[in-house]
Amino acid sequence: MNDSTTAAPAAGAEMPEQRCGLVAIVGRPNVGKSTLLNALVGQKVSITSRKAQTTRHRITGIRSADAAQFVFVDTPGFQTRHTVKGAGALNRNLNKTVQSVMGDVDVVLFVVEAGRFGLDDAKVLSLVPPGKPTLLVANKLDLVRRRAELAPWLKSMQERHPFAEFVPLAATSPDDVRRLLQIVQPYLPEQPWFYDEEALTDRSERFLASEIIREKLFRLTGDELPYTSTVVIDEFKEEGALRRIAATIIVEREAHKGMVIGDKGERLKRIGTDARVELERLMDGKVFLEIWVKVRSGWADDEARLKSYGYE
Ligand SMILES: Nc1nc2c(ncn2[C@@H]2O[C@H](COP(=O)(O)OP(=O)(O)OP(=O)(O)O)[C@@H](O)[C@H]2O)c(=O)[nH]1
Repeated sequence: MNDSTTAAPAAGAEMPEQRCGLVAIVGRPNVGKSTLLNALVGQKVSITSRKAQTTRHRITGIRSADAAQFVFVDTPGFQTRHTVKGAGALNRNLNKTVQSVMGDVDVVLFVVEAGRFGLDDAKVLSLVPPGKPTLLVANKLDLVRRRAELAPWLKSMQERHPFAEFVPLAATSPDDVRRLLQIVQPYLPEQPWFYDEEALTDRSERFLASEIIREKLFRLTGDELPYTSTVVIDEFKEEGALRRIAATIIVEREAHKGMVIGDKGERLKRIGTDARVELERLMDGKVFLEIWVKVRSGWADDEARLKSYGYE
């Protein structure tokens, strides 16, 4: 506390201490991380600029409630249903990134399906740095028929890892999600907020553009397309209210290129249209979007190239 503060609150006035901290949500695919993140943030992430605090992390969402600000950070590799197979350097880099993200956050939410703990869950848990406050979030509680059977399972989880808290819940229940925020709150350090109250995420528009195109790409190609396909933004220009964006989808094989382009170019057209519509909504202005598809084999094994695509 600074003694020279002139505008100190009147003696005896209750000033709630401000808390703010970084939270990582990790877990194997399909346990409900995205559902939980969206529920915790309260609405779909949108674009705002950062007020203070430089962070090297990508922020996926911010929730400011009562006296606390929860800053959720991205842990690449756990955000997608596309598992990394046969992508040597990409895999190694993701593991390194995930570990370094978890090393920096104040608290980790380790999400599993209530009553279940498999090898794939164990792999994720093994990446959590020792000593890091970690909460076990046992999600999809609504699907558990016999709640009584959960008690021995929770006990076994207690033996597996020194979890700070055990929170069985359904990410789909707003009451549960509110309770989770209350449980997480004391794990955030007492410090001023990093962001304006209205801020939802600080990801740059350029980065969001690549994420949205990527999302449409994977959504519209289903499971056919390997995870090693990526999106690079070649140009991002603001001309008044218009954004001019040129992007390249990079695939590993000629056959993948065909998948992306589709019959008579239909699929690529759809990816472009869907991405443009969402970007226009997010950026609140017109978007001119051009997408190319390129084959670059073996890129996922090329460390130098990975760096140039922003994976470090
Ligand atoms: N019944 C029930 N279903 C849930 C709950 N939370 C998530 N789901 C469902 O579980 C599925 C996976 O949820 P996601 O949020 O996409 O899971 P994720 O962990 O982000 O998945 P990846 O993107 O593959 O890592 C979806 O069909 C959700 O609707 C829950 O509390 N109860």
